[in-house]
Amino acid sequence: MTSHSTTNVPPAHPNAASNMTLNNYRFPSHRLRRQQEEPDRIPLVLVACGSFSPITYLHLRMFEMANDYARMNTSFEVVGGYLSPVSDAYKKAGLAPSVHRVRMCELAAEETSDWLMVDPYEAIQPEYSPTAAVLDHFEHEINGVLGGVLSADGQSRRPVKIMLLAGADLISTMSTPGVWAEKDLDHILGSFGAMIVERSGTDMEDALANLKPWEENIYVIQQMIQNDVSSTKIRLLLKRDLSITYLIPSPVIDYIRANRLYTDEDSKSSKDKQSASK
Ligand SMILES: Nc1ncnc2c1ncn2[C@@H]1O[C@H](COP(=O)(O)OP(=O)(O)OP(=O)(O)O)[C@@H](O)[C@H]1O
Ligand SMILES: NC(=O)c1ccc[n+]([C@@H]2O[C@H](COP(=O)(O)O)[C@@H](O)[C@H]2O)c1
Repeated sequence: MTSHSTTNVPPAHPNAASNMTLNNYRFPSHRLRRQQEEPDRIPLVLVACGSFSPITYLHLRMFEMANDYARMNTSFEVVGGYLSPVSDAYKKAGLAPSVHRVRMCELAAEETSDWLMVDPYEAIQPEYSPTAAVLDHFEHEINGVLGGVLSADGQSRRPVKIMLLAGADLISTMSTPGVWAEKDLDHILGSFGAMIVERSGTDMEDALANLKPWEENIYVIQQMIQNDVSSTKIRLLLKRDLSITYLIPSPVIDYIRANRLYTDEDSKSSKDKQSASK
């Protein structure tokens, strides 16, 4: 018994993020709000960097929680949200090829949200891009190329604040020696800032202990409804041939099944590919 057909995966639009390469890349801005609605707020774009192998409902929920948090507790107005899947060069265990991860993020964003976008820039690079460089890319595209957004009264253009959106486990790695360059930390947390969603298994106080110099730029978001889903657990369920329905968006489930991702054969073939390429 299955509640998902493997044949109803919609084809990607020719201009979709998942069809972009280094040769035809264009910064996606179709859902970026180009004019503010509220005059006294600072326009904000949220960028979540990660593996997204595969994307889960929690990855999507992070944006909703951050949007609520920004509206209720800060003077920011969220004008856009981007998922930035990491390049294959990251070589983390369980990382499906980037073309699939970008398409899964795109399906999730297009089918479940009216404001989230996927930027394939990082994913299509042959080299790994540190997160500081990814945020610089957003700064360049949104404030440099697009010139920020129009103010609510339409009389002036305003620069957009770019911020990293991440889970507490990611921020806790910032205190682990050797994982982040000191100058990158200062750039990310000093110049940009971060919204951090608490995650079970990570003590927020410990995670932030070494990040005191930047605490004014770090916004901590509590999950009112704890959701402990992770991509690792999804991959595990798939390997055991167990259902993942209601854990990740159904078009993503259809896509995984149609492309036979995260099966034992899939991991075997990627290991074979790795050893063949050595
Ligand atoms: N359940 C969760 N609660 C809070 N943050 C989360 C949760 N799942 C993912 N995140 C955050 O989403 C971002 C992208 O994470 P990533 O793609 O590495 O997901 P993951 O589920 O942690 O993956 P994996 O299980 O493969 O390590 C990270 O900042 C991570 O902290
Ligand atoms: N030095 C860095 O810029 C740095 C270090 C660790 C993780 N990251 C980023 O964090 C994200 C999540 O990484 P993990 O899936 O390993 O938790 C990825 O996008 C990765 O690029 C960046």
